[in-house]
Amino acid sequence: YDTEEHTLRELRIFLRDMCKKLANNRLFFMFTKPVDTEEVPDYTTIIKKPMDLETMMMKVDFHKYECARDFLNDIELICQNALEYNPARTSADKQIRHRACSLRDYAYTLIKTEMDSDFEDKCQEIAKKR
Ligand SMILES: CC(=O)c1csc(NC(=O)C2C[NH2+]C2)n1
Repeated sequence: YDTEEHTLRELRIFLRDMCKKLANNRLFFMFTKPVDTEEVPDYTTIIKKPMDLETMMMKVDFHKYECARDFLNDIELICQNALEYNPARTSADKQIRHRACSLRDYAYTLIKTEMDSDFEDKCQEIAKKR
């Protein structure tokens, strides 16, 4: 019955759908799983807070997100990490930077257009009290 739990459950359902839509877009495949430190040994020496869409899906299931803003903060982290790790003028680095910015803009737009703004306000109110 607890309406706060109903609200947070609805948020988790919405955020799982967001994760799925982002992870299913082939443009974002390099952001779908943690960077393999075997293949890319210097990654964790440069990037202190790795993040990826599979980890975000697990965080949804572990009730780590109390509002969409917390979810977008992790999307922002994925994007910033990619910009930091791929600064070069090479086409490979430019392509990854472009896709990181596309991921960020697509996630913000999806949430802005598909999420009721006072639903997010309600989630943030609940988060404040906890
Ligand atoms: C997730 C992420 O940002 C990532 C995975 S591999 C990679 N970059 C490269 O493999 C090289 C292209 N210049 C370095 N960036």
